Amino acid sequence: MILSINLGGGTTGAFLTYGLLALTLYTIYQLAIAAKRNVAIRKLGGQRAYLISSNPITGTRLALRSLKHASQNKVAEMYDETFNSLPPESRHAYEHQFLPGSRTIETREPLHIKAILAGDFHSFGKGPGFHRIWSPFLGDSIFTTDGKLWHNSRSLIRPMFMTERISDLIIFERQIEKMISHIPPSGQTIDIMDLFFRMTLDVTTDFLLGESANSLDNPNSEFTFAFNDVLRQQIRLAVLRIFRPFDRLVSHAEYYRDIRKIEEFIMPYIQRTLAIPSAELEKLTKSDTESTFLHNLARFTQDPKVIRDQLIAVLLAGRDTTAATLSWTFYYLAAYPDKVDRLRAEVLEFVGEHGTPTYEILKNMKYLRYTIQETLRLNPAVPLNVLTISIMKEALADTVLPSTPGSPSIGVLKGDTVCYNPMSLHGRRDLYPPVSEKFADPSLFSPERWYSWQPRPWEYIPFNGGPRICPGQNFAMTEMAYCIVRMLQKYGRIEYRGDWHAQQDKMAVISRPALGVPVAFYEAQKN
Ligand code: HEM
Repeated sequence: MILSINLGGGTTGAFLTYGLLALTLYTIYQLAIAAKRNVAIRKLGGQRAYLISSNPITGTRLALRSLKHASQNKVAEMYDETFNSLPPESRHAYEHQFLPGSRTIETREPLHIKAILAGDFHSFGKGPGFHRIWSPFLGDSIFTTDGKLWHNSRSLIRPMFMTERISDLIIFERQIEKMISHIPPSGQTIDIMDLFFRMTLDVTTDFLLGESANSLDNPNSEFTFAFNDVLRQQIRLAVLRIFRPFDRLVSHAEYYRDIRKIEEFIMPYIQRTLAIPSAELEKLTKSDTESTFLHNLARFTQDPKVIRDQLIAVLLAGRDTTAATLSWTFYYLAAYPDKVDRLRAEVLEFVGEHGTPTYEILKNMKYLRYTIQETLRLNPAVPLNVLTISIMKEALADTVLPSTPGSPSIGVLKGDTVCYNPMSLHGRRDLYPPVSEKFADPSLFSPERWYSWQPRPWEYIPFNGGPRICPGQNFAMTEMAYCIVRMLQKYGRIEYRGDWHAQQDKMAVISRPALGVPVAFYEAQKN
């Protein structure tokens, strides 16, 4: 008994000694990495940004704080609090790290964003980590790739968004009219956000495949469910990857089931299109009425996997962003009856009560455009963005984020993560003119401000900027404008049916109203 206790004590002692030694060596190794990285940053002529966490203890505290704020739909508030607590010389950028080799820089500085997205574009990309996490769902599409692969996708997709193609509004008419037919009679409550998400799914599938998913009539189809669920699963798994390799212990079954269901829906369209003889396909793509995004893709590639990846990427890009922006627009309009009146007056002036909006008419409706722009200023649909230094580029180099008045340039090393934050950028009060009769407080919804104000370049970026600017911008603006016009032709009053002030911003890749948008519409008096 005594022998066994001694032996046990000896083993424990040795274990502790070796453990302590390993920890010391590991700490020395990490400090050496940190010192080497600091030298590399200085060599670049840059400095580090203000460091808010530098080790596993403060890093874990920060991660828990982020998770807590995310669960309370208070991510925007958390960022604002953090930025506003920085010292004056580093007010708009900071960094945090778990270990010295895993540095993340967060910025809301226009000059940094300009460098990341345009001036120093080739030094930044989505990176292999992003590709690894998202590729089961989005494959090697425009969203998950950099360099040549990304460039090929971009060239493939861009022609589909030419003005001539978008100016045919037949798809919007078809799906938006159907959506309006689902709105209950005057005075009855509806969550209009739910209808917007179904409508944009139907518009985007109609545009891509020539046939809609019909989620407006059948919201519970397997495809609709899978498409609604897959992003939730994707985010869950992306968060769990923080704990890799243990993330493998968590089931991925639902994620892969969702992907399978989406593919079961999309692949038959692809196979049918690939079976069309090339001469016939060529003829089809010239037709104004029958040509689809899919037909055009098939002219350039016969690889079903390439087509599958691009279709799913555009579907994801085009659906939630537009639905969320429409939801926020009606959330704001429901609180401002005078703005609804002004918007409706413009609708009646340009389109009339029964007229059909055309592309040119929509382009000329200023208050309508300002209403959408103002919504995207307050609630950019993609509120946060992440780019890592690309390791796919030959011109790969460590780089700097440029200095700004009063703040030094920030050295960025290969493998660092840089997050730029449109939500916090748009919230920077110092970038706006003083409040006046023409310029309401920046925290308020005021489309009127746009009559006498234009944001400076890189201070307003809801659609991103530079070579990776959203190719669907014109499509989205036209779709949203069409939808608002059609709704205000019919309805003259919108009443919010919830606690308007209790609304929160749910940020899960896309920012959407966390509590839905419960409203009642009232038909306008017929003239
Ligand atoms: C209000 C609506 C929309 C907003 C605010 C928006 C915003 C954005 C933003 C911020 C990005 C950059 C994302 C990133 O780099 O990770 C982006 C990329 C993209 N968007 Fe949009 N988008 C909207 C609608 C659409 C629509 C309707 C489509 C297509 C039907 C579309 C297609 C794309 C594609 C394909 C990309 C990837 C571009 C690239 O990486 O080169 N978007 N969008």
